[in-house]
Amino acid sequence: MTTRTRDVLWSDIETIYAAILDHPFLTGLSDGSLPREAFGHYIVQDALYLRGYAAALAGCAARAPRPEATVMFAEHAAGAIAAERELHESLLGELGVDPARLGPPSPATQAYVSYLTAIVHTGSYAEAVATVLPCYWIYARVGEALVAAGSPDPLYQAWIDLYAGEEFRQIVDAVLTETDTVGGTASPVELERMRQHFTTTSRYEWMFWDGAHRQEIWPV
Ligand SMILES: Cc1ncc(C[n+]2csc(CCO)c2C)c(N)n1
Repeated sequence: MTTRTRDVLWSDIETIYAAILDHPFLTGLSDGSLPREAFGHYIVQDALYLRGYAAALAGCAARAPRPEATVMFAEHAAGAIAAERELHESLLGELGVDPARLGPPSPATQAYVSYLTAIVHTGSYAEAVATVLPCYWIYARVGEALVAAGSPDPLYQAWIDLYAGEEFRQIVDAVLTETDTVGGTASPVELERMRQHFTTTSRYEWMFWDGAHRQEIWPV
């Protein structure tokens, strides 16, 4: 049996994923000890991130060589914008943030979105798919890992439920199938690039939570 591309990619990030599950942002989400201010920072940055991520998915849709993949990524791009609007309407209000005053992207948000944008526009389609994949896959795995214990904080519980749900799992499965398809015909050089991008954006996922936990702003 040939190795699926998804398994090659995931084996590269086992230690990054372990560090994510161990991060005080996620352990705090789980046991309720995460300060609301840190969660608020995360939600504001996520609203900014989702705009950039949606544009990156639209880039994947435009570059996809098969119409089914164009439809899939275009639907997910629309879904990311819908999620951003929902964040604005529900959580930001609850956290006391005025959606008109989101402020600038933090260093982690800007770096992550810049990288997504660069690869989606300058890499191959297969590279673009590997670059956007951690956003889907790591969230699905985190949702799965956190849902059993749940959270005593209803706001944090709602966040966990969003990513642990069946609907989200199906979205992620479709992107994993696309990853195996494009990875299956990639040259060794292209596969190596896919692995590098996948690892890089997985690191950005860790940094995104870490930046929120520290409520990081620009130092100068
Ligand atoms: C930093 C950050 N990374 C991943 C997600 C999760 N996510 C956002 S859009 C999308 C796919 C299209 O619906 C997924 C999985 C997030 N919210 N914020």
